[in-house]
Amino acid sequence: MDAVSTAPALSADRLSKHFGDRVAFQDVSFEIGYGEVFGFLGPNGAGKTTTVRTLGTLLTPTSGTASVAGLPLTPDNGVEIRRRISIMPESPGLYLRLTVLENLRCFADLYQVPTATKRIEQVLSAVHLTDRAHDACGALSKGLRQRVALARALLNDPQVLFLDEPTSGLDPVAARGVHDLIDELRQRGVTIFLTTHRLDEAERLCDRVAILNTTLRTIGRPDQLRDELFARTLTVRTAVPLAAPDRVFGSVTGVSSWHENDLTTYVLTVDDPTQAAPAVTRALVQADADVLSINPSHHSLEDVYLELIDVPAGQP
Ligand SMILES: Nc1ncnc2c1ncn2[C@@H]1O[C@H](COP(=O)(O)OP(=O)(O)OP(=O)(O)O)[C@@H](O)[C@H]1O
Repeated sequence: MDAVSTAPALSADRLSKHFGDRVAFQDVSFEIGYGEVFGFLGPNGAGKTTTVRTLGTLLTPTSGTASVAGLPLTPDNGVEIRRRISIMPESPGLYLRLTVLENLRCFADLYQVPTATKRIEQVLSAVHLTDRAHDACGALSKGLRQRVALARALLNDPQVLFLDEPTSGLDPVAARGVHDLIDELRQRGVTIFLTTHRLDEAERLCDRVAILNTTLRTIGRPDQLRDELFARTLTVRTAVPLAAPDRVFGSVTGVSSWHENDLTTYVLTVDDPTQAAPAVTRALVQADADVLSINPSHHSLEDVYLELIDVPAGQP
């Protein structure tokens, strides 16, 4: 195996970027494997774009080290790193008067893409835009322009693709189209570093996520973060209040505690919901309870995010 395949696709070790007195991000460390889709989440001003620009060699870090596509992030490696990566910025930056094809030819020239005609065909097909190749970019919807931008980012066949807010401003249907394309890229083994405000997007697409708010607040699989942050619970709803809930729940193995949410809703803290649920059901039946539902808790990535990001009161 060569150095590229054994080293992580991306790594940062106590990486920081300051603009004068302003700290854009501080002491950020992570490792991302080849083929991983990694979500980078955080509120406005958290430092996401600056991190992408730093890892993409457009800004020099203030301190710390990193490696990108198997190469140490140093000024000497800038050209080679840029050959191996691509950044799709938040705004597509296309020439609106030129056609899709002309735009791609132009950028293929700029990036000195070998066998450009064939590669353009491939990237157009990858983003399902072959039949729109001769349309002026200015005549395309925002969603289609975003796909052209993705095609442009794929021209150099990057090992690592940075997508900065790829669905910003897109309607749900257009956003779904971009999500499907990201899924297809993942299946081809492209490593994707995705910054997003959209937690549903991260939850759907990403193997792991990091939550940044100048410093890194957490990193892990969405389900792992949920489990770490929130106790597992079962919510039991009954038609009428239980006469003696303590007696019903107190003796069930695997239920460590319980409380009432309202007169007919009981929240049970459990070790393992799939083992506890049948035992709880049996206890309720034995107690002759009129059960309406027994549900395991569901915490979304949004719950994790809100728990970790200090949102000032009154702000959405
Ligand atoms: N070129 C620059 N000069 C000075 N300060 C900058 C520069 N670029 C970014 N910053 C500052 O660095 C901080 C992080 O900005 P950044 O754009 O990386 O955040 P972000 O998480 O991408 O935000 P958003 O979600 O709003 O795009 C902000 O305080 C921003 O004002």
